Amino acid sequence: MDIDQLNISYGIQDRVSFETGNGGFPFIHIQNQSASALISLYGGQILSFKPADEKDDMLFLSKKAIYNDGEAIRGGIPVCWPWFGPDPKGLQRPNHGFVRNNLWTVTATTTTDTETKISLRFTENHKKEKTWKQPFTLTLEFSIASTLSIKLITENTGEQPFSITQAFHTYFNVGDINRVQVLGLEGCAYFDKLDQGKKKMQTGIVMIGEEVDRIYEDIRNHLTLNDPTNNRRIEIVSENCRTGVVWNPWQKAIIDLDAQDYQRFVCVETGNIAFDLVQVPPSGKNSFLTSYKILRG
Ligand SMILES: O=P(O)(O)OC[C@H]1O[C@H](O)[C@H](O)[C@@H](O)[C@@H]1O
Repeated sequence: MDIDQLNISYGIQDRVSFETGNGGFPFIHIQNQSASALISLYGGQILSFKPADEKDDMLFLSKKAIYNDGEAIRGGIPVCWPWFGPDPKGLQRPNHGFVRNNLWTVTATTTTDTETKISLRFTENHKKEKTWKQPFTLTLEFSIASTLSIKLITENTGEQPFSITQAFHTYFNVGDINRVQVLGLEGCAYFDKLDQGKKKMQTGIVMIGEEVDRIYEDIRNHLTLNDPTNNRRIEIVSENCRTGVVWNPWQKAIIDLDAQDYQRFVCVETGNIAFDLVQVPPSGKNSFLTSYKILRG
């Protein structure tokens, strides 16, 4: 993608600019009076979001993240689509689908002084033969303001129905994992991926003192991530997301994470996952949305 052309077509003075980022991938820098952000066109992935009055980024991005065609960037908000987790057909296709591992295109940028909107698109032409036979168009809409919000719209442009799972795989930057609390999942059933997928019940608030990998069913549309070390909490509000995931790998070795990184992030993911399959009829649409707002204290 030609950076000069992207700047001519979609750059907005003092607000939106394109540059060649890590791995040679096009990055979008966004800056307005409310917040700043960085989005990679590879993966359609927001890598940084910082409200103007915040010292620390809301998002964790690994210093060891790999920026290579075909691999996923560790951090920010990867988009998992059209499946979450391993290839449901066992065809060795990538974990969490193929849109976090491919380039998206820009379709629109608009701004006011306090809110910038970016729209990206992904169509079925990308490496179609290896991935997915059904024609589709995906649209990803970012709103960068004091609140970050992201909407993913799936359109079935073919003549056969298809079903998907999907998620925003959000990596939150936290001060100390041992003090983090996730509120709003109390009373929800979850599948414990670390205990052969056994179904369990969340009795109190979620705290993390060991490896955690859970898929929560029938979540409420409002979760809170408490981060007392950074003296802040993040309100996570979603629409059309019936499933949530809480993941922290603890001390498990992961090639693109530093040994101590598990102390500095937690993934709280929202979408439609596992048994929460979404059917998209021919010419039909599905969309889900999540927004994130940092509150002090
Ligand atoms: O390493 P990745 O493919 O990005 O997956 C990272 C993690 O994503 C989700 O949170 C899953 O529930 C985990 O089982 C998985 O380990």
